Amino acid sequence: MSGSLALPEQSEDVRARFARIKAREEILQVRGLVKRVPSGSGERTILGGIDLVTHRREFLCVVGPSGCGKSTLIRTIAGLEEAQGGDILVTGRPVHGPGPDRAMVFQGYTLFPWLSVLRNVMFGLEMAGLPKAEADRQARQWLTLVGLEPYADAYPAQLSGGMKQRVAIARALAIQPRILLMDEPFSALDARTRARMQAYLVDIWRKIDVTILFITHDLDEAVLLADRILVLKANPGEVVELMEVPALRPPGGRSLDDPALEATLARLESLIHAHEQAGAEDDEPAPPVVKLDSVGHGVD
Ligand SMILES: Nc1ncnc2c1ncn2[C@@H]1O[C@H](COP(=O)(O)OP(=O)(O)OP(=O)(O)O)[C@@H](O)[C@H]1O
Repeated sequence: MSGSLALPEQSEDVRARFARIKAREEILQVRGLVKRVPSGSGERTILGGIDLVTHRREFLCVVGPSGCGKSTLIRTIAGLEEAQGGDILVTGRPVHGPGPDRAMVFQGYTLFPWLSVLRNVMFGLEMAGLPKAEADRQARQWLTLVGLEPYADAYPAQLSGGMKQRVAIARALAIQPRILLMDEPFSALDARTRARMQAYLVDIWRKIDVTILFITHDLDEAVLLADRILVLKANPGEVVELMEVPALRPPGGRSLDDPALEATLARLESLIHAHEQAGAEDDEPAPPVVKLDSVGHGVD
């Protein structure tokens, strides 16, 4: 990419890991995805032909400037919005609406406040036709996985923000989706809780067979979590780059002090900045800033 900082060369171990990922089954195929919405008397293109393939048990983050279509992309993959062009296939089957092969976790807490934690997790299982006793057993297993089995009888209002999101993750995973779609799931949490949730999520993901698509505004979060990072630009939303994060996952989790992650972050910032600049040139010019006579020179 012209003008953008390069990523460091991948180590043997990292290369081998990506080779293993790519040898796995393709779980999600997005081909030429186009999303248009009515705008004034015409139409506006939100997604201008997105191509993407993710492999089984991959962790993919999606980043890009505000309004580049991240949520639209993930909602269309979830089957909550229709596309105007292109195809989405999950394990080879075309997506024409929501299905149990995909589950979603949103930023806001979407638990049913009138149901206990256990009943929230049981909900999807019962909807899928499981007898109550079996739904109860499985829901408890998922709560154990997210460390919240002791809170099975609590109600959402009694839980902290991080705990609510853990229940939301347990509820989403309980139906055993092939893909977990996460739209800024931790952005309402404070920094410490967020860091803990990132660690939890990686831990859970390693234990089960699920592919994760995770939208975030936070580039630090993306480099700490992802195998690959899909970088989008806005107007229309298009793929700038699908970046392989050149780092493994050490037992204690990744650290932003890792030079490979520092370089990844620098490249992400430069790519996003370059496209924001390009987008800004199309916008109206900013009004000139008038300097007040009473203000002296130098702000530093
Ligand atoms: N149904 C719709 N009708 C009109 N405009 C829409 C519709 N859905 C999305 N948009 C517009 O499409 C653009 C992309 O929206 P989207 O929420 O997908 O972006 P995003 O990258 O997730 O943004 P953010 O990071 O701010 O959450 C925005 O300008 C939004 O206003």
